[in-house]
Amino acid sequence: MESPTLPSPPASSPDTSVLVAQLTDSHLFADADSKLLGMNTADSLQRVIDRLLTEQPRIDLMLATGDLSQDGTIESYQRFLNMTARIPAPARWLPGNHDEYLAMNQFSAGTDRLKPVVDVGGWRIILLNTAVPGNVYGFLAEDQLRLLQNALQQAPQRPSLICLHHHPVSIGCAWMEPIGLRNAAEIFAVTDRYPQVRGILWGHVHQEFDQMRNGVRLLATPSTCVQFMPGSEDFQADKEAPGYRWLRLYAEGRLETGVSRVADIDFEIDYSCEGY
Ligand SMILES: Nc1ncnc2c1ncn2[C@@H]1O[C@@H]2COP(=O)(O)O[C@H]2[C@H]1O
Repeated sequence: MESPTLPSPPASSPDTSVLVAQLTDSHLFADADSKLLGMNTADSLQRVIDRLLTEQPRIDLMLATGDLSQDGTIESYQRFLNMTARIPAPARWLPGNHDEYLAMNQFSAGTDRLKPVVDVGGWRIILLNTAVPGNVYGFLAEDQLRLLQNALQQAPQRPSLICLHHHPVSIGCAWMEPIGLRNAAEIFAVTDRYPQVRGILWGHVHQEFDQMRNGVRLLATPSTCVQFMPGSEDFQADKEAPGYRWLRLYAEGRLETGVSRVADIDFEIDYSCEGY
């Protein structure tokens, strides 16, 4: 007997999302044995990358949001590149206050690594330089604000994520108030005019932060090395573990995100540590 014709299975919906991984504030040195507040920063970055690769079967883009280096040396950028080469995805870097932009730029010549706009899946990612040479605080120069405005104006149909190093809002640590983005009102004056902006993402604060402002997700991420204590009045390190942030970006504009920290790192915070 002839078997009945089976109905064809429903077409599976295409995967319209991309996975972005953020690594921030790795503070690498020319010397692989150097420590920050008692933590070997190359070792902790290695463990964070191990975890990232275990947890994320597909990564579409890796973002490094500043302070890749503690000493601004070419050797430290080479180390960051060598270590992150295990991540099978294109990468974009932006500078933080500890980075030497000229060294980063020279090191990245001929690559797309420092290009400030990248489209991935249905999204547009815009990376801004908030570093002010010789200072810990951040500021968005006129050219960066113009770049932001143009990148948003040119792709109104693309949900957008803006990345920078310095925090544009208070994160609740009094000692970090003066070292954030000094002209944050100017970035919000732009983003408030473009409804496709879905997120603003930064580093610098070495702790997790997740709030909404005018429909925009404001996100900060733990460092891949030592952490700072949330809610602290004065400088205070935290014993929380290093980590990374993943962001799943859906073409229709939805953003899912979370932080993952390494589980097996043991260290003593050493405030006498050189360089900090
Ligand atoms: N013991 C300390 N007291 C006050 N500030 C510090 C101390 N150690 C480091 N910092 C600063 O705190 C900043 C936090 O962000 P950065 O890692 O960019 O750079 C850090 C240093 O400039």
